[in-house]
Amino acid sequence: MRLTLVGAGAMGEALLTGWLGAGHAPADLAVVEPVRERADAIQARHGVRAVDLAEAARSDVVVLAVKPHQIAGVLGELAGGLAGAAPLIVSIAAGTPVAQLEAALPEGTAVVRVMPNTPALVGQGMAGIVPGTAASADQVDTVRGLMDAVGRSVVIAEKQIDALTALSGSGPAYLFYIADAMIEGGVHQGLTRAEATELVVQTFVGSAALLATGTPAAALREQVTSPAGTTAAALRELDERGVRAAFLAAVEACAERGREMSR
Ligand SMILES: NC(=O)C1=CN([C@@H]2O[C@H](COP(=O)(O)OP(=O)(O)OC[C@H]3O[C@@H](n4cnc5c(N)ncnc54)[C@H](O)[C@@H]3O)[C@@H](O)[C@H]2O)C=CC1
Ligand SMILES: O=C(O)[C@@H]1CCC=N1
Repeated sequence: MRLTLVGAGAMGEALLTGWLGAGHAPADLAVVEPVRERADAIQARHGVRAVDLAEAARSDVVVLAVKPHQIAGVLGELAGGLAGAAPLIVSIAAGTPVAQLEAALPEGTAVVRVMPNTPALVGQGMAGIVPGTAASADQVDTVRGLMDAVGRSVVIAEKQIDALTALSGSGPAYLFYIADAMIEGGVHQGLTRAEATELVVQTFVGSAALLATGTPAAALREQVTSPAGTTAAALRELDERGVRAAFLAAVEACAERGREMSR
């Protein structure tokens, strides 16, 4: 399968790295990236070819990983090159509905909308997949295969994608934000930054592994919280400072921004 990634930025490169790590051959992957230094760096790091959109149109799968406001321009240019070629078009752009993608492409073009996340870079991604109206079951399976190669995926209805974005799409940033703040807290307590970083990173890795056993998050939190102990003192601060409410509001704001971008 020949796949061309259009837009080799943060998320595009994370997917590319994940696919190469999962065994996709560099010869089967290409990128369209107009920023010359970026394209050169991608070629040097990953050994994949840089091509133009006309050549991308002759791939089996085209993954659009440009910013949402750049999608319309890319689709317009790509549509012109699609005569005689019918690649599967995958878009990872936030807030860009299937109907908008399909309207910009020749009728009957197979489109799949995906919301991935950056842990795909290390094979631990989480992706939501929304099949377009002309995408066959085999084409949806192809996209699932691509996303499962770099983590896990779920097929969802488009009405759920803003909620999914607010958890798994943007979620890594919330966790990095917490990690960064915890490291700062450790430095305030007299640890070196390196010591605090090692402690926090392994605590995230271990806690994620525990969560992945399926034990509910609330039960895991209770197991750490000894009566009248240290954790209870910390969690009381978080509650008093409205951190739980802040997370509810953050998830809501993220989903609402996705809905706003879709309009
Ligand atoms: N960063 C993330 O964690 C996630 C991003 N996304 C989506 O992925 C898309 C890309 O986001 P980022 O990677 O964060 O942005 P980015 O700005 O890092 O990457 C965009 C890339 O597209 C390139 N580009 C611009 N115009 C182009 C064109 N006409 N043809 C080809 N390439 C072009 C840019 O030079 C840049 O390298 C967005 O639509 C975003 O909503 C989705 C899920 C997660
Ligand atoms: O911040 C954004 O808009 C993109 C979409 C999900 C994660 N990053």
